[in-house]
Amino acid sequence: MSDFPDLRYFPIWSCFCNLFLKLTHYLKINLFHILWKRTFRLSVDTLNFSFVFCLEFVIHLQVVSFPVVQLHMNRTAMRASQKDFENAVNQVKLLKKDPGNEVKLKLYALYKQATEGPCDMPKPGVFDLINKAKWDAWNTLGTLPKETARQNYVDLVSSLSSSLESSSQVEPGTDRKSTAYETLMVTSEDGITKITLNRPAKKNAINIEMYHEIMRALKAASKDDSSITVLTGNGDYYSSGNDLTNFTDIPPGGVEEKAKNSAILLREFVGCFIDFPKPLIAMVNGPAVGISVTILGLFDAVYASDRATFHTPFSHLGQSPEGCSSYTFLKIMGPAKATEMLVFGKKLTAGEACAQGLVTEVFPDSTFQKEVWTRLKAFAKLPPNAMRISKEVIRNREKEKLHAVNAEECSVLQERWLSDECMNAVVNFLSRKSNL
Ligand SMILES: CCCCCCCCCC/C=C/CC(=O)SCCNC(=O)CCNC(=O)[C@H](O)C(C)(C)COP(=O)(O)OP(=O)(O)OC[C@H]1O[C@@H](n2cnc3c(N)ncnc32)[C@H](O)[C@@H]1OP(=O)(O)O
Repeated sequence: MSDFPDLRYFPIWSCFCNLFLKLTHYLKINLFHILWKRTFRLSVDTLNFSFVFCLEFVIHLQVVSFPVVQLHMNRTAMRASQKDFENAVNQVKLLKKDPGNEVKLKLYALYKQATEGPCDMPKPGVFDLINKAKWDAWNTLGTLPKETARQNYVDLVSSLSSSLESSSQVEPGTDRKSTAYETLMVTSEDGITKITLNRPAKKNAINIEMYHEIMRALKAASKDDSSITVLTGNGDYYSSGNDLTNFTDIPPGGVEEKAKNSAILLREFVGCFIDFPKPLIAMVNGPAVGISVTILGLFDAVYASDRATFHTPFSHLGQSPEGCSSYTFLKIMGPAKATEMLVFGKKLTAGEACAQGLVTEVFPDSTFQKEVWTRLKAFAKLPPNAMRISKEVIRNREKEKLHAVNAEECSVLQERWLSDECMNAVVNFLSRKSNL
C-alpha cells in the first residue's frame, strides 16, 4: 500500500507553496508601488524580489526539505530491509549445504528476535536438550531491537550463502566427479556405477545432505552409460540409518514445519528407489539400521557380508516403518516375520535375512568384495536394454501401489516425529543414554 501524502513529492510541493506565499506577500506589500512607480523602479524591485525569492527557495530546499527527504530515504531503507529479511528467510530454506548447528541456532535466535522480540518463553528443562539450546540462543540476544536482529539475520544469511557457494565451487580443471559429493563417493567403470555412503565416522548415518546427494547420484546413474548401479558403505557399517541429529535442525517455522518438510524429503527419496530404471544392487558390507534396511525391499539384488545385521528399531524410536517396507517386507517374508522386524524391532543376522528372502546371498566377510564384484562384472556385461526392460516389466505392475504406500508411510511418520515417544528416543540417543 502506498503512503499518502507521498513523502517523495514533499520538497516539490513545499517549494511551490513557498513560491505562492512569497508571491502573494510580495504583491500585497508592493501593490502600491506596482500601481504608481515608474517602470525602471519596478524592474529593480522585481530583480530584488527575484534574488530574495531564489535565495529563500534554495534555503527552503536545503533546510526544510532535506530532513524530509532523509526521512523518506530511511523509511524506504527500512522497508527494503523487511523485504531482504523475507528473502533471507527463503534463502535459508534453499541452502544445499548444512551450515552446522551453531549457525543454525544463531539463525533461529535472530529470526525469533526479529519477529517476536526478546525471549519471553519459559526456560525448557535440562533434558530437553534441543529446545534448551534454542532458548539459550534466543535469550542471549537480550533486548536487541527487532530491526537490528532483522539486519543481523540478513547479514548472516548473505555471508553464509557466499561462503557456502564458494566452498562448493569446483576448481577449473579438477575432476568434477570426485569433488561433487560431500557425503558419497561415486565412481563409474566397467558398466557399473558405484555409490558409496561415505561418513564412516558416523557409521554412514544419513544426514539431510546425504539424502539429497543419494537422490542426485541415482538420477545421474539412471542417465549415465552404466548398465547397473551398486550402493554400499565405507567403513565397518553399511549405514546406521537416519542421522538422528536431523531432528535437532529445527527451522524458524518450528518442529511441525520440520516434520512436514522431512515427510516431503523422505517421500521423494524413497520415490527415487521406486522409479530407478536400471538394476539396483546393494552390497551390505556391515550392519544396516532403519531406512538403510527398509529400502532394500526396493532393490533388485542384495548381497551381504556375514558381518552384516539388519535392524529396524522403529518402535524403540517411537517411529513407524518407511521405505515401502510395510508392503514389501510383508510380501517378501510374510506378515509374521515382517511384524517381528518392523513392530518388535528384531535384529536379523545376514543368514536370517537371507533365509527370509530379504538378502539374495551371503558371503564370508573375507571374500565378500572379491566374490560380489566378480558377479557384478558379469551382470554388467549382459545386454543393458534387456535388463532395463525386464526390470520395467517386473516393477511396473507394482509402481502405483508402491508410490501409494510410500505416501501413506510418510504421512504417518510426519505425525510420529512430533510424538513424545519419538522425541524422547532421539534425546536419549543424543544424550548418549542408550545405544540400540
Ligand atoms: C522433526 C522431524 C525430523 C525428521 C527428519 C528425518 C527425515 C527422514 C527420516 C527417515 C526415517 C528413518 C528411520 C530410521 O532410519 S530409524 C534408525 C535411526 N538410527 C539409529 O537409531 C541408530 C543410532 N545409532 C546407534 O544406535 C549406534 O550409533 C550404532 C549404530 C548401534 C553404533 O554404535 P557404536 O557404539 O558402534 O558407535 P557409536 O554409537 O559410538 O557411533 C559412532 C559415531 O557415529 C554416530 N552415529 C551413529 N549412528 C548415528 C545416527 N543414526 N545418527 C547420528 N549419529 C550417529 C555416533 O553419534 C558417534 O558419533 P560421535 O563419535 O560424534 O559421538
